[in-house]
Amino acid sequence: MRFRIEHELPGRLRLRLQLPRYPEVDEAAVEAHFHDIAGLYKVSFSRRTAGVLLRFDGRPATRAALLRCAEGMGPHLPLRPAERSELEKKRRIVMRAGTLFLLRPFIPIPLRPLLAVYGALPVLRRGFNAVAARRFNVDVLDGAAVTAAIATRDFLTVSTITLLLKLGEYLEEWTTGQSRKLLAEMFHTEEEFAWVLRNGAEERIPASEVVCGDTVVVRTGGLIPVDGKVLQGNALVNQSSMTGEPLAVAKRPGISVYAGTAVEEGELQILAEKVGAQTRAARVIHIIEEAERLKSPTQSRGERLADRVVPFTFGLSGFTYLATGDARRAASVLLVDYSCAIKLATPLAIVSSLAQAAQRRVLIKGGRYLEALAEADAIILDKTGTLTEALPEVIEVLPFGNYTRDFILRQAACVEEHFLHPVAHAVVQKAAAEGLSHAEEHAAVEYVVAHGIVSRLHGERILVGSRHFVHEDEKVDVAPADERVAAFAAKGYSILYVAIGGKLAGVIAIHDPLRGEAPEFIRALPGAGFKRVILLTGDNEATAATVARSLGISEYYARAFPDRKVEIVTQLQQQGFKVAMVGDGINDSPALAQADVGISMRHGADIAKEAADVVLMEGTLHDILAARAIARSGLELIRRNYRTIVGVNTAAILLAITGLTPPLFSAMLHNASTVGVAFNALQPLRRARAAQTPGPERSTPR
Ligand SMILES: Nc1ncnc2c1ncn2[C@@H]1O[C@H](COP(=O)(O)OP(=O)(O)OP(=O)(O)O)[C@@H](O)[C@H]1O
Ligand SMILES: [Zn+2]
Repeated sequence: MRFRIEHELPGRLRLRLQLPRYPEVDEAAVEAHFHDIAGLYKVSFSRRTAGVLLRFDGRPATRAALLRCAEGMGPHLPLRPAERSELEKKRRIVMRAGTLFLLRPFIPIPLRPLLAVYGALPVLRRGFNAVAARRFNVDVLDGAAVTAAIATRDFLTVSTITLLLKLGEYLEEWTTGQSRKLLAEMFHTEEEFAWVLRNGAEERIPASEVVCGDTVVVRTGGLIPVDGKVLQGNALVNQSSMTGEPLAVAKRPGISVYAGTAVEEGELQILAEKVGAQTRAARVIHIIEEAERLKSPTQSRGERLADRVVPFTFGLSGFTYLATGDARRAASVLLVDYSCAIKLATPLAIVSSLAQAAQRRVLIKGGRYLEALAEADAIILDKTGTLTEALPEVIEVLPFGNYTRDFILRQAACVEEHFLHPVAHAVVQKAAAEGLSHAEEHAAVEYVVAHGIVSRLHGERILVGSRHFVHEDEKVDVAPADERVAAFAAKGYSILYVAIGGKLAGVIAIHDPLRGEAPEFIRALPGAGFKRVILLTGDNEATAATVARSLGISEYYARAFPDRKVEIVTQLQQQGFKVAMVGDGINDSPALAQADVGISMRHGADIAKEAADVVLMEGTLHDILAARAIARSGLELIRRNYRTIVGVNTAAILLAITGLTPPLFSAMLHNASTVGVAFNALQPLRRARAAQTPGPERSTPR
């Protein structure tokens, strides 16, 4: 857990935990974490500030132990048991304020000011707190406006402002909740698998069936399904989804690993300590929080602008007062403000666009990527698994030397079975279809990304991989196969070489058909605003050329290793393009991360989904264009909202300065326009819900 020391006196430490979102965290559990430390007198954790206050005996050793303890806290803190939801609370508040407002005419006149002021107390308190913290924001403005209204004894205005503000808050909570629900639902239909060691053998089981105490095996490209400790092995683990830190962390026995992080390289055996729902809930929450945190540039600009407008409004109000000596006019100006509308409407538009995309089974990991997706003008497409079916097929297995065909297929399947590469899948499927399961346990298997696989068989090295890997890197003579391979390549097949003990032992020809929708998708790209369309593949030149030609793509790069893929993305970016990269493999994940927006396919390797900013949950390419359309209309909506807000409020300010409109009118106009644009911002969400309602609940078993 990352934290900082906020304040320190002898025997007293105040830490600030860097939690993604505080209110959900269980206070008692956090405090219990420190309980066993000798020398600690008292610990208290505040959910609201994420602060931990520690009182202890003041000894340096105790202090060090406390800090170590804070450090050792996992990023998944236990969540508190569900309370009455925030939404329900807000709803009650609005209902109460609304009822009071409606009953107003029946309330005895002397009581009205009291009730109005009482209702406005939270607004005043927030404004006061903001001033105390020297934050000059919309809370201050709201507070000042209410104060001004009270000062001019305009209590109807006080009640109106309060009611409208509360309604705005409720609306905000409601959308966030709705979008979260949609996003969370989507996660629950995604099945994940894990390899566990049981009775000395590895078994593939649904990740939800892993129990505490299981030993889970995760290899290159895999996602760690549990929280736990490393028992055996070494690996570089990408924890960016957890910590935001892009560099991979080295893990060795005894070190903790967390669910949802990905193994970049290596192999780990992990003792499962937290499994299933525990980690899953935390992960879903985390992903959704990330989505809210990763603001789009337009949104950030809007918010900065909104903040800068606040002092200006104040100035204008003061100026009006000085010029006219009319307090009502000044208050009237104060009551107009752009910032709440911008701050409310923009995130609503973004979150509801994310939800609309989620409803189409496209996961967009944040507003930033929504905007990048809308603005990309170059698109790079990986071949295997992206433009082609995720399920390629073995066409032929040719043995060389003294080996039999079945022996080669069985051995290749045996070393390939743990990897998610499409060719690996094809080989394993073929062996299974022919009943060639393997009896013996093989030695450790190593995946050389974008090359192939190395293992040992009866004391000899067995290699399965590309020509580059087997021939150029490992110096195996593959000439005996050349004639047959040339014939396969002409048909657009991909070739795997198998070598045992330094000698060519077999060749496997794999046909990887194009996705049915690929030609139509490629044709639609220029019309959708992509100026460059590039095919990028680790496969050989001949196969790449065949595919590019059949799709009408003129720009392609073959035999591109992961670094080269990143380079190509970077070059395009240097030429001023905004790059969208679509990929599915481990080999694509660095490029996915480098691109302005990385898009991963459903059947992709876990690490690719992890590195990507957009994940297609249903693997058809058309979803990319659908998501782009959603992104574009979402941003268009934001811009339209800006124009409305600026137009309406500027007019309102002018009217207020000239004294044509009383404060009540300003308050109504300003707040009504805020609620109006917020409602408008929810359009995408309403569309998503409308699309969802017909038919029974979605649970696409795939
Ligand atoms: N698991 C594997 N088993 C055997 N060979 C592999 C494996 N992974 C990769 N290779 C070999 O390395 C080559 C390059 O792999 P890489 O994953 O970079 O690209 P690719 O899947 O061919 O194409 P693309 O980049 O379009 O996804 C493959 O064509 C294949 O020959
Ligand atoms: Zn190499």
